Amino acid sequence: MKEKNPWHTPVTIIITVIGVIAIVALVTVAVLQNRPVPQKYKYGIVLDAGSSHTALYIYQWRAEKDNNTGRVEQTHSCKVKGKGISSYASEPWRAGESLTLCMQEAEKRVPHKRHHETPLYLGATAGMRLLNMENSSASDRVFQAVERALQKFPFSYQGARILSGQEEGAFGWVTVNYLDDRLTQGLETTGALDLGGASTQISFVSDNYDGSESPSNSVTFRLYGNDYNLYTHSFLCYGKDQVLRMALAQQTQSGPGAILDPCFHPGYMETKNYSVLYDSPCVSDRKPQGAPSIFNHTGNGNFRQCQEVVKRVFNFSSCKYSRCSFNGVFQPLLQGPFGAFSAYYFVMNFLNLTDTSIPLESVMEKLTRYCATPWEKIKLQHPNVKLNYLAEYCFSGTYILTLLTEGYNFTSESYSSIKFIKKINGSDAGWTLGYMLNLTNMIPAEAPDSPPLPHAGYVSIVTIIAFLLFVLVILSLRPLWPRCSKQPHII
Ligand SMILES: Nc1ccn([C@@H]2O[C@H](COP(=O)(O)OP(=O)(O)OP(=O)(O)O)[C@@H](O)[C@H]2O)c(=O)n1
Ligand SMILES: [Ca+2]
Repeated sequence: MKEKNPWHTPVTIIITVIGVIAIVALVTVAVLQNRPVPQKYKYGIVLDAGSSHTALYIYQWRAEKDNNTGRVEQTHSCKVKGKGISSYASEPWRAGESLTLCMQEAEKRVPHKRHHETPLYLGATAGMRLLNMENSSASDRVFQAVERALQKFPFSYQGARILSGQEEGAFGWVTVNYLDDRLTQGLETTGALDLGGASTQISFVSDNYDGSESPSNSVTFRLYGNDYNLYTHSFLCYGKDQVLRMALAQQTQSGPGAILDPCFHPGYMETKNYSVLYDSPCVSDRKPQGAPSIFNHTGNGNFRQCQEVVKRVFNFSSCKYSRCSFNGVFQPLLQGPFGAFSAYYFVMNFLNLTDTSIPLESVMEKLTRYCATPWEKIKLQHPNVKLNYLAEYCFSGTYILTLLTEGYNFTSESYSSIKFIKKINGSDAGWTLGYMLNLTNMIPAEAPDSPPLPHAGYVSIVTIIAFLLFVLVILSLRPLWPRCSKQPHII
């Protein structure tokens, strides 16, 4: 008689099948239960309505990392054609219209399914601050037009408003330190230097500053379990376009009709309009009475003299605090490192001076040679740069160096702790990211709990337990098995 294999008895077959099904079921449940949500992203859009131009930024982050350690990154940016929204004071509808192309681009870039849940913010800075000071109803009309335009898009519109100088400085600092991963790690922070067209901000943490000396310059944060006492100040009218107006206004005082300007290249000559020059609250009180309507603006390209002109836009005469930067504004001892972005970067990058390991003295020598270069030669060397930008780099470079050294008190040594940056890890440096992180509560005050085990860990543990259970069941059923075939048969 042929021997029967005991593994093929109906009981063992059933046990084996049940066991296999149990393992498959347990592992499937474990995988599905703990599986990370399939790469689903959330989005946020911020419009930076600056004095000289508006830019749109799209940010994205993984949905399951909301409110946690998930990295928010910039996926797209769009530069709005034309000038800043404050320049449309007399035809506000055009301010709204100007945003259309970039908004249409955002509609395409953010997945359709996410449109309705994507928050959209517009923050305006110094250009609108100045317009609001000068003519608040004109600034209201610009905001109404912008609001109407933005509400036409399918995003979750969260409002348009003017940021205070403090917010602008503090959110720029948050952005830089967030992108550098300094906040989660509790590392020494980086100060932030932002230079715009109409205002400039300086923000840093200084160990010997507790915020009591000048409370209006103090912002406190608790981020990821660490307390920060930030010093920040925004100088309205000290953006580079407004400083250029102030410098020109000062030079017209010596005699209307013509300016021989050391901040412009030799051979530069333009006829300019007084009413355009003085059309800003930063200079309007200096408008000479009975002056002709135009003046000749001629360059003679001399860095040292240009520095003297620029120095005169700062007031160093009084300081009621222990120490000041300029215009009687308190500033604690500088503590680096610093990241300098926006126009600091545009200008220093153009001048090939972003390398701060070059000693400050050599930087000044290079700028001296650049300013002295004839305008015709400069134009030939840079045929693709817009002429109005090109004409101003000698002035702008001189202003940047003077602001840093005479204004903020950077020395030859501390100058090397500044990094001129545009992007950090793929996202632009600027206040927009910090603004969005704050409004979407994406930076927790306390350090988030990390999960006890990663996903793969859960799956392995459940698989091992299921396998052990299966072996246990098999072994416990052993007594029911038919006798082993190797035993001698007694017939
Ligand atoms: N390639 C470029 C781009 C811009 N600029 C100059 O940089 C300044 C604008 O800097 P930005 O940071 O864009 O200023 P806004 O945000 O528009 O101004 P604010 O922050 O003061 O509102 C302007 O003077 C502009 O002429 C430049 O010199 N080179
Ligand atoms: Ca700006």
